[in-house]
Amino acid sequence: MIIAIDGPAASGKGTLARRLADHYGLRHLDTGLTYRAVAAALLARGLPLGDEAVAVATARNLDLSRLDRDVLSAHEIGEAASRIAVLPGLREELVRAQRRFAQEPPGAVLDGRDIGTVVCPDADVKLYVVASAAERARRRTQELVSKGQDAEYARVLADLERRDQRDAGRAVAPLKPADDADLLDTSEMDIETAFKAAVDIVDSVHAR
Ligand SMILES: Nc1ncnc2c1ncn2[C@@H]1O[C@H](COP(=O)(O)OP(=O)(O)OP(=O)(O)O)[C@@H](O)[C@H]1O
Ligand SMILES: Nc1ccn([C@@H]2O[C@H](COP(=O)(O)O)[C@@H](O)[C@H]2O)c(=O)n1
Repeated sequence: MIIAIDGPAASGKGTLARRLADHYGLRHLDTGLTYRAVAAALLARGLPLGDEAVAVATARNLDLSRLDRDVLSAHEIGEAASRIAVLPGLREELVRAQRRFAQEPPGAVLDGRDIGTVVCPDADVKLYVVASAAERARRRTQELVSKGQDAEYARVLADLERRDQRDAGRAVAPLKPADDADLLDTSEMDIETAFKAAVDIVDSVHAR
């Protein structure tokens, strides 16, 4: 089984994807980390974010089994990731690796922005996870503060909204729900309630 999960920044995609992978015995790939890893490598080497050939070459050396969420979760890496994510050649390279991951047995849960539309258009189940911008910013601020990082709610909210606009507005593989995705709005749900709602959707779609 392949489960595709998409949605805007900090909507809870990764949290649900990890829990669902665990529940159904599937592998998990947070595809945002693949864009973040390329961005982090470019930033570390002082290379430009707009040079497609350099970004593609960097992506070719990416090892999907060595993506360190703790290192890559830094705020400025997310911003840089969304800037390089507009490069079509880079997306092609990363999508190839993501598809290879998805196709290995026993199946996988992938979360990102274009999983149901581009990476795995034939996924067995597609979830589009949303929450209000205010709630997403509240959760992300709390998360950053709990990790000892500097985070101010107003700035986190502005950054999330800017990133969503860029992701939804780009020409290639924009953030949007697949036509056959099930929408899950977690604004008023805690993690456990959201997980149960997601399991209900997966079980009902998979049983069809
Ligand atoms: N339903 C929920 N209720 C409360 N907090 C939640 C809920 N879902 C996720 N969170 C928290 O919100 C934060 C963002 O969640 P998560 O990292 O899963 O989002 P994401 O969509 O994967 O983010 P990104 O776009 O950065 O990859 C985390 O701190 C997570 O614990
Ligand atoms: N399938 C994807 C996944 C991510 N992106 C871009 O990467 C940025 C960082 O992603 P996070 O999920 O870790 O926040 C994101 O803002 C997107 O620009 C993507 O384009 N496609």
